[in-house]
Amino acid sequence: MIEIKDIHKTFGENKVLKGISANFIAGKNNLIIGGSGSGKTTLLKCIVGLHEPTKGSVFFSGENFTEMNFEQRVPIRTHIGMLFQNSALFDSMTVEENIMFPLNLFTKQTAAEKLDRANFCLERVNLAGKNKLYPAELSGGMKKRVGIARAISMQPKYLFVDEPNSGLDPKTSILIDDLINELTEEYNMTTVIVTHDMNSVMGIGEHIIFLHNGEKWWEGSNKEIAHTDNKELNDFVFASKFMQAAKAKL
Ligand SMILES: Nc1ncnc2c1ncn2[C@@H]1O[C@H](COP(=O)(O)OP(=O)(O)OP(=O)(O)O)[C@@H](O)[C@H]1O
Repeated sequence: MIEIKDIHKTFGENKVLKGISANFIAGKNNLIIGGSGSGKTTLLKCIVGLHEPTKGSVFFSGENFTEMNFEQRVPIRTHIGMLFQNSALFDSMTVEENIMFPLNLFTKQTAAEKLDRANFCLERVNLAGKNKLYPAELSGGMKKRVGIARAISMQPKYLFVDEPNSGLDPKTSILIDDLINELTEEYNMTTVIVTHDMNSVMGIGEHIIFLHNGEKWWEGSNKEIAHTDNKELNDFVFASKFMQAAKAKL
């Protein structure tokens, strides 16, 4: 489990996060949703240590990550898998080299062991045999799947994903959501996903945190979201006519 307590983040005069506390549950998809500029990505970066919070603490399985120095954080970092926007693959590396990158960085595995693991991860994301392709030769959905394969290469306990569906067609988006969902359950990972995608919210939103102007405005599940009387959340989730019609049938 990941616990965040009273997270604040200020850039200059801009108070982006204003005291956010929440628990992210192991074995579940924990979604962070909210309008553009509400602070979702900033919160994700504060949790993984890409930003230092101005105030507040992040606990990974009870350990205070925020007060640790760089060296002390390394063991926790090895348990973190990340899939950030645009998949962030290295263009000059093949698919296989991209997946082995964290293994080269953090493990002492032999070349054969690393290759075995890369093959296993590729198979797991349905890309067996694509080892020698370069990112430029892949579709957007394939890039995401390679990103996921890399993110799980170290068998992480925690998985962080920023906008997994950006740039994907609806069908591929659902495949990616399903894959993240399956892996979360399979490895009992604490998965935290930043998303705008309402299909994801309704499909895999087991635990949802809604941010509004840098504050946690609502917390609950996709089953509860249709029945909330929180105006800002309703405006956000049911902005489109399609979603309004879907809500009427719930
Ligand atoms: N490194 C930074 N330096 C200064 N300001 C930043 C930085 N990162 C984010 N911000 C500011 O923080 C605010 C929130 O940005 P953030 O990217 O967290 O929002 P978001 O909810 O993820 O938005 P979107 O859905 O559009 O991606 C914005 O006003 C942005 O300008």
